[in-house]
Amino acid sequence: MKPDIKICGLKTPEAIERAVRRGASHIGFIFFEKSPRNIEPDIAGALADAVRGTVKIVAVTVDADNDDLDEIVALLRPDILQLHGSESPDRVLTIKALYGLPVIKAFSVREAVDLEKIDPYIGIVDRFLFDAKPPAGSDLPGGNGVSFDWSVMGTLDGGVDYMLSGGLNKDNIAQALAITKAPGIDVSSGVESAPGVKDLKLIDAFFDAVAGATSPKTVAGS
Ligand SMILES: O=C(O)c1ccccc1N[C@@H]1O[C@H](COP(=O)(O)O)[C@@H](O)[C@H]1O
Repeated sequence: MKPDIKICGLKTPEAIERAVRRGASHIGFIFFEKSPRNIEPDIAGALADAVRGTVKIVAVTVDADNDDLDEIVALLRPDILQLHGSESPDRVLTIKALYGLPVIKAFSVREAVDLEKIDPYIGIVDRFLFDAKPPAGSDLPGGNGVSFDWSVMGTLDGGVDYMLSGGLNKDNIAQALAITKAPGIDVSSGVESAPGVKDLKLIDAFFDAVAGATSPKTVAGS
């Protein structure tokens, strides 16, 4: 089955148009100053207006305070908040009460035991997102273009809804889906020609690779 596909870190109308035309279910805007994908909320809001209602608009934040969230929610009008920091279950509950929006909570994963950290969030968040742990010295909690050992996902309870992320690209997405059967996938660096620069050909190639990995196979002679 085709997974939900989120293209994250978008900054241009061209990349947004291509992602949506190729079938993205979600598009993400990054609100984190240290990121090469950081965008101002008013600019993100204007870009999102072109596709609003045709794709889920996701605001990605990292331990944002209420003032920042107020501005992002007012100007972007996202459908979903992705919390990519170390937000506690209580903080997630507060954010959900304040804004009335679904929350995707990101967790960094290296080994199976890391997946146990989701337990206090079950029933609180709407979806999980599993990303690789940042490399040593990285300024970014996500968007590092590195993968984790996808076989650990086999230890996750089958009822948990999640997006797989971290270093996905046109060359590894088929294997990632074969191993995890992830219900959603999220890519940023893997569709870029340089940090923060989306590449339309790589976006196309990513969607082609997902289609190749998820289309029903015809059996010779049938
Ligand atoms: O992309 C960023 O710069 C970023 C910054 C801060 C928090 C999250 C960020 N991106 C998220 O990281 C993952 C994986 O990205 P990649 O494909 O490995 O580059 C994805 O969930 C983005 O939403």
